[in-house]
Amino acid sequence: MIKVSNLTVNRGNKNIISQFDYFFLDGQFTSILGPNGSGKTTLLKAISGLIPYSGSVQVIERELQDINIAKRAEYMAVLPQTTHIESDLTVYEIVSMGRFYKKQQIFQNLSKDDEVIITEAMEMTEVIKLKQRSFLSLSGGEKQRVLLARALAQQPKILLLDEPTASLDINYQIEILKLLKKLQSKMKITIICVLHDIQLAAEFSGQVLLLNDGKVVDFGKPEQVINKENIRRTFNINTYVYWDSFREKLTLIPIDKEEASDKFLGKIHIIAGGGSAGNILEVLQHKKSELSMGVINIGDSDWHKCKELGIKTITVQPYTPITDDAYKQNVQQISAADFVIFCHTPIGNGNLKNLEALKLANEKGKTIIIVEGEQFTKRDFTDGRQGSKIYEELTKSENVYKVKNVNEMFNLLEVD
Ligand SMILES: Nc1ncnc2c1ncn2[C@@H]1O[C@H](COP(=O)(O)OP(=O)(O)OP(=O)(O)O)[C@@H](O)[C@H]1O
Repeated sequence: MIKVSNLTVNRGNKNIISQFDYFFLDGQFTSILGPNGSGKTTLLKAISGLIPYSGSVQVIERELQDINIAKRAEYMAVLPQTTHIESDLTVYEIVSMGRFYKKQQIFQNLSKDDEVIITEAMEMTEVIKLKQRSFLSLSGGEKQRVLLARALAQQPKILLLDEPTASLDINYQIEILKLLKKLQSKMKITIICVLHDIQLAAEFSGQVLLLNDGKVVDFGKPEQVINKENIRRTFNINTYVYWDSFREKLTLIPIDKEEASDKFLGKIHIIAGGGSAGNILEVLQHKKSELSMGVINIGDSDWHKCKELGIKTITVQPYTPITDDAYKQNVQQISAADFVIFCHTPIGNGNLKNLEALKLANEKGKTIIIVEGEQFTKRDFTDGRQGSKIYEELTKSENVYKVKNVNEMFNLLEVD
């Protein structure tokens, strides 16, 4: 555990961190989030023992300042935001440095075990193929991964990282965060990581610490800490924050002031079921629109959501097929709508009439947005061939737009 008590850090004449108290529990992955200049790097440097501070930082139940550098390196590896390596060393040599804290002389006395550890670190960060390249010739993202490999070669129990994804493309950002999560979950390494991407922090870390002006705004599990109010207090920005049930991820959409304008999106009819519309309803509720849903079974989770949000529904009783009357009402509602959103839900004989209503709407030239969801391929039409045939025809129509999730749908609505 890293126990930080009453930590105060001054830089120049300025107080950056004041009276910070926090326990970083063993084996947890904590992300530190906050606006530029909020003190994240300063906090991380203090916890790494790289800058002077007052108060206390205890690692392995000892005061950090009393632990000598070699001993610290046995426990702790640090990946700083910027590293000034000017010497023309190879990638292999840089990563090997992770083993030298135990040696008297660098580049000598590497054991077979050291070699194995170095190779593993290079493999984990996918820099093994760059092994003989000059570090200085690498791209920013490649350098970042090599430095992470060097930190891993230390085999630390605590890994402190300052924006490790900063110069990485989105694939490597995800790869590195996956790797960190694996190190935490499989090897029980304590990870403290400054990040800028709130969504990635929510996805990969177990704890989030929100910092503003050198003070803790909130900390805890991502789903508790990352909410509209905390994000506004910390970053001074309005957002939609919701759980995307298709992607099974906490999702955050920033709203700039222009976007929050009073533009009326129109009358929107939604066909959904089994929770496939949950977040869409919430997001659309923030916009000016007139929503309706049908045909939906009473008791379905989307029906509950509509009740909660006061959205008009066309219903049938639980576990009963769509009646002719409900079908007619649905067709009427669709005719009155400016466009229809179909949140893909398994189609069986009981709700095939919803697809037929969509088919009719399409024939009348109505705009239809199909939100397939990431899980679409796993879902099926259980009515035999008819549902999938209608669906296939629909997707060929020029009035039908297919999107994967609410974000894509939202972009589409904004464009339109
Ligand atoms: N050596 C220093 N001397 C004076 N001021 C400093 C020093 N180091 C940092 N600061 C100031 O402390 C504040 C916090 O800086 P810090 O780098 O910790 O912020 P940060 O949250 O990591 O920002 P960013 O997201 O931009 O990296 C900033 O206003 C910065 O200018």
